[in-house]
Amino acid sequence: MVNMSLVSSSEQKIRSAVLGAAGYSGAELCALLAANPYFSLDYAFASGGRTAEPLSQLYPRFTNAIDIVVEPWQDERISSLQIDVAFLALPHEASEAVTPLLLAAGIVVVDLSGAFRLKQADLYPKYYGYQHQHPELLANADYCLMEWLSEVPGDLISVPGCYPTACSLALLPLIKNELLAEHNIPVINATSGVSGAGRKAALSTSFCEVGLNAYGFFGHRHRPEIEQNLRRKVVFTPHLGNFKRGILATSVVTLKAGITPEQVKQAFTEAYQHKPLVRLLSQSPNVANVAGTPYCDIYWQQDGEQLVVVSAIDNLLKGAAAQAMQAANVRFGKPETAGLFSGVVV
Ligand SMILES: NC(=O)C1=CN([C@@H]2O[C@H](COP(=O)(O)OP(=O)(O)OC[C@H]3O[C@@H](n4cnc5c(N)ncnc54)[C@H](OP(=O)(O)O)[C@@H]3O)[C@@H](O)[C@H]2O)C=CC1
Ligand SMILES: CC(=O)N[C@@H](CCC(=O)OP(=O)(O)O)C(=O)O
Repeated sequence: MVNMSLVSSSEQKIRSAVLGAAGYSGAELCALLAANPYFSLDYAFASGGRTAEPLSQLYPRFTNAIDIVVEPWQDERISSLQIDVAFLALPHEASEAVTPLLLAAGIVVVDLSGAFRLKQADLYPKYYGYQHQHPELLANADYCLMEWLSEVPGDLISVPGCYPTACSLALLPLIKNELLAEHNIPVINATSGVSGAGRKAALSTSFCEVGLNAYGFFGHRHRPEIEQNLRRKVVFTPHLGNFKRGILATSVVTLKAGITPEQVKQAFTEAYQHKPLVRLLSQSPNVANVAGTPYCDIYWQQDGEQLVVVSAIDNLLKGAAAQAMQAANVRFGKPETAGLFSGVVV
């Protein structure tokens, strides 16, 4: 544990901008950056159609806590920005368009959208509904599922999707240890709170409409991302639940014959014993216990060859802003969890 008062006040801070700061994940990023002793939050932007407005007016919970004005974005601003890193909490196509401009200006990009997550450009029309305009950047993008990252990322960081974070963290220990039956197709059912759909108004996410429903059968854009991570086909069915934030993912797999509970436990323990943001629980996770935190909680139950793994995250934090902050901390050589616990590093 590092006492933040020990961080030298003369140390040069890493200057940052958040694009999409008026949205849910962008606002969370502003809060994390404001609490991070190594970073300064220098600019916050919304779409070009807005007028400038304090973040605390858009989100009153930041009153007297975060003092930044959210300005309308124009690409022309890039040449005047004095920043080291830009966090993009934008729609996928907007991220894809602005990223090459920021990289050309020497600015590190941490992208929260899906624009650079898939390595195969030909998957974008089917799963995202558009043709990728910068396929040459896909190979250079570092996909930062942080607990499984083996190298310091480069200048284009792609932050994993919320559902893929929850279920990849749950299943990778089993897959890396080759515990799954050879032809097993994991079946993943995951429920997200409504903030997963962003702040914009829509009938399907309005208060009186949301109950509990499945959607995106076989064609959700997170399916190829999960399959890319696990190197295995999956059946992934997302659900929308009537709570604000959090994802609960229940993954069902078949193990190879003879795999013991000790082998399963060892796989999870070895994967996460030195990873402070993954908690292996002895009871089933609850989104209420991770909402507002950067943790991923994991639990499993085995019955012979059948294994159920349950994982829970906050979609806006471990599933978006907190994982982006982790990645930026590592990219700039800072403690990985800086800023994630109200200014205390663990
Ligand atoms: N919500 C979630 O749980 C997660 C979201 N993500 C990803 O993060 C990104 C943002 O999601 P979320 O926070 O939910 O979205 P929101 O809809 O809440 O916010 C989007 C933000 O982007 C701004 N914006 C939209 N179009 C443009 C544009 N062309 N140029 C500049 N700014 C623009 C909006 O501005 P304005 O308000 O002015 O319209 C708004 O500030 C998405 O790519 C999403 O897939 C990733 C993981 C989880
Ligand atoms: C509840 C809800 O609508 N969730 C969104 C996923 C959240 C999100 O924004 O997706 P990324 O993690 O890819 O950025 C969806 O299903 O499209």
